[in-house]
Amino acid sequence: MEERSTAEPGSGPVTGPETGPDTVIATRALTKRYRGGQLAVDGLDLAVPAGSVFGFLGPNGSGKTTTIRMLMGLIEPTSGTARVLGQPMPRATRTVLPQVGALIEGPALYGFLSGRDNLLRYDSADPTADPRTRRTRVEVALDRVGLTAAASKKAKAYSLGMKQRLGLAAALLQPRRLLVLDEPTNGLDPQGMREIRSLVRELASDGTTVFLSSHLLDEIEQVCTHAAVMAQGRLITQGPVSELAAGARGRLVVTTPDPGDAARVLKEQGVADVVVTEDRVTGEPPDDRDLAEVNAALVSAGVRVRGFGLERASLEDAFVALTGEGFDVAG
Ligand SMILES: Nc1ncnc2c1ncn2[C@@H]1O[C@H](COP(=O)(O)OP(=O)(O)OP(=O)(O)O)[C@@H](O)[C@H]1O
Repeated sequence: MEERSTAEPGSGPVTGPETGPDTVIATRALTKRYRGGQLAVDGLDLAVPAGSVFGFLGPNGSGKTTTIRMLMGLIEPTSGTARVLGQPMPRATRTVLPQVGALIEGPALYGFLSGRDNLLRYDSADPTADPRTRRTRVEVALDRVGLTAAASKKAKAYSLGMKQRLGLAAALLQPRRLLVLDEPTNGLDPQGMREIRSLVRELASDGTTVFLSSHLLDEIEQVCTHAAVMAQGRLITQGPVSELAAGARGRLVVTTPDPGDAARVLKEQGVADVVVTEDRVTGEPPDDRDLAEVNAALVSAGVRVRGFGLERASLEDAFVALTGEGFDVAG
């Protein structure tokens, strides 16, 4: 099926890369080949609009961390360019990074210090931070991530979720135009994931652009306004999450007390990948047939149809349609 063929890099069905004052991150043909020869990022054109919660989605090893490292000026690209907050990276690292809060590969914390003392230490390491307002800044940051009650506990006694929240608090000590979070919910239990996700939504609601990487499709659907999908170092597509999902066709869903007969008729009508679960029969709608005809065929074959419709496509459907592969959700 031609829908399942791999798209050219950067030629997703939605919007192409744009640059301008409203683009917080913009890359052009950004490429990284590691010394061992591994092509980790291949010709990436990324455009992250200001004010978005931008999900950078891809299975493990697809090049997300490598891209983030280049964006933050931690490693040099092999070729191509990256602009963050309008400035070229890594050249402008020193002016850009103070405006960016980053949480990459888990926060570096001192376990023997309390959560509060860790933040005081972070703040004092920042030469631009006024020592007279340090305590207030730290208390506000603790409050923001919901750690005030646990602020005196040693960080080593924190759960992983609390450590991530403390890392976020450190990133929030100064007002930021951009937050970059690399797999912020990785390793967390469902409760910890919920906490971080709602925190991200809250942070975004005051206008901060959030760029977060994840290998979890449902996380991106729940939290992000925009997304870019990576596979094997290449950009598969990018754009508003609602449009990405809409780019894929939804599945046909028939509810019936006669699922066996319904499945047979649907196959005859050209419906592919027919799956029966109790009284629900689903499948890929045929390209060359009006769905009204498919419904009529069911009815005239004596199938009692209780429900007939298209289920909204998910980002996962879009990913499968674009790459021809299933998305390894467990990562
Ligand atoms: N320092 C390095 N030297 C050589 N190869 C590397 C290095 N770092 C990463 N790679 C390789 O580059 C590719 C992309 O890795 P990267 O860590 O960017 O992916 P990722 O999408 O962030 O995945 P993960 O979520 O597992 O970190 C992988 O094949 C990886 O093995």
